[in-house]
Amino acid sequence: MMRTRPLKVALLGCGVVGSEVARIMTTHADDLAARIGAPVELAGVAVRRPSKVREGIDPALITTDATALVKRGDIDVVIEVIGGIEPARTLITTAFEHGAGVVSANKALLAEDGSALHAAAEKHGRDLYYEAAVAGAIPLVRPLRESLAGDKVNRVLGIVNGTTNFILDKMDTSGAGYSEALDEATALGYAEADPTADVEGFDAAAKAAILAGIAFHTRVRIGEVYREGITEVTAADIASARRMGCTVKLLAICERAADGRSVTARVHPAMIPLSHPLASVREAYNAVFVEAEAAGQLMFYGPGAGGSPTASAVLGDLVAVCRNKIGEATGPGESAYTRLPVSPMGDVVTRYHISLDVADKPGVLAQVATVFAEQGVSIDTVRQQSRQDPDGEASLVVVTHRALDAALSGTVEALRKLDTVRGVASIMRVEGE
Ligand SMILES: NC(=O)C1=CN([C@@H]2O[C@H](COP(=O)(O)OP(=O)(O)OC[C@H]3O[C@@H](n4cnc5c(N)ncnc54)[C@H](OP(=O)(O)O)[C@@H]3O)[C@@H](O)[C@H]2O)C=CC1
Ligand SMILES: N[C@@H](CC=O)C(=O)O
Repeated sequence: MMRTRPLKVALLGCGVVGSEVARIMTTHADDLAARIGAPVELAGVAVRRPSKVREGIDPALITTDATALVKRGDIDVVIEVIGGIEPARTLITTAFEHGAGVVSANKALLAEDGSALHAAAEKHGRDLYYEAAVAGAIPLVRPLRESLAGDKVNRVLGIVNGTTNFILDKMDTSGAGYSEALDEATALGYAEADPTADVEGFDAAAKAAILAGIAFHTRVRIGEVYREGITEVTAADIASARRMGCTVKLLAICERAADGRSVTARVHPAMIPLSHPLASVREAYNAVFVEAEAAGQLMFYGPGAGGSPTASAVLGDLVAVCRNKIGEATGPGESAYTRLPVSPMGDVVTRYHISLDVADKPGVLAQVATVFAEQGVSIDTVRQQSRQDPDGEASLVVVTHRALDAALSGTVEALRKLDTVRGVASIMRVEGE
């Protein structure tokens, strides 16, 4: 039976995501009410610039005092889509104290302080839902947290940042320049308020921390995730990947160690074979593979960024939190966890593509090969291309077999000391084979 008293929702932030949340709440009001069992009412919208025109939103609802809004005492659900650490963190905990459940899309905050937020939610008996924080519209947090709770997840690998995938895709397929592609991604609402978070890999690292925590029933903070962005990926890297039958993607990879006693979490550009399903993930789409002991390999795919797709995930959470409110229950909350240590990047084992500028003279190949051998890094293929330039340099591309990341770092350090190695043009990991 439909409850007549509406559930009151405070919307904190009305930018790319928030404006779509407000629009869908209005246009789908009847559907949402039917699914929840009560009407939902937008009770206030907190923003920074009150004079900005916001289509479809009653100006009387707009406020710059987000704190007063969450402290009103009659708010059932707070949707936080401001982003960043503060004031978002204080607003969320204040919302719990004043009786509201919270839906957030804020991966930066959850990866920085997720445990404290969960503890605050639990202390006050409130819900904290954040499906939109990882991979936009793709249902991933709830399947990992609930559907796979009875299985053992060993690996999560995927593309979790739409902006960087959009940029790499444009550079690869249409030869667009890096800045031009970033501007387009920003105009389409994919990039963070500060796009450095996207291109330097911080956004993907936050998502990797959240995913590793949920998947392995542990806690991983963003600072524990190894991170490289895409700012140093060049057109030459992309061309070199093509020659190998690969493409370049920014990957997030979270793994449980074989003995189950530690985990690794990393974000970096990698070459993957064109035959791999991740290679065909285009534009701002995301795709995530989850490997679980009983389920086997699962793939989640869909739009990873943008106002409307992200709003879909936010509204799914809104329905869940509202249903819990009516049933006077709370959702699954944070499951019990064991704090597993996060191993350093040096312990990771993978393959490498190394591009060197070397002197084009007899014996160089042997010298380079000796360095790899001394560090215990086995070479798979070598391609040398004489440039016939006045400096007498050649390009040498070495692809290794699987090796310890620490051994590869040692190899590169030793190579840099050789007189005949004029420069290390690029180092990229090779994944997905
Ligand atoms: N864009 C996307 O594709 C996705 C975004 N997210 C996450 O969603 C969140 C929001 O992102 P997005 O909508 O893109 O960000 P925007 O920058 O577009 O919007 C932020 C909103 O917050 C408001 N705001 C900022 N500071 C304050 C403050 N102190 N008090 C009140 N309001 C404030 C802004 O007000 P004003 O309008 O006046 O400037 C704006 O309305 C972030 O956590 C982001 O990481 C998650 C998945 C995808
Ligand atoms: N900036 C993010 C938005 C979604 O999380 C991205 O590009 O993926």
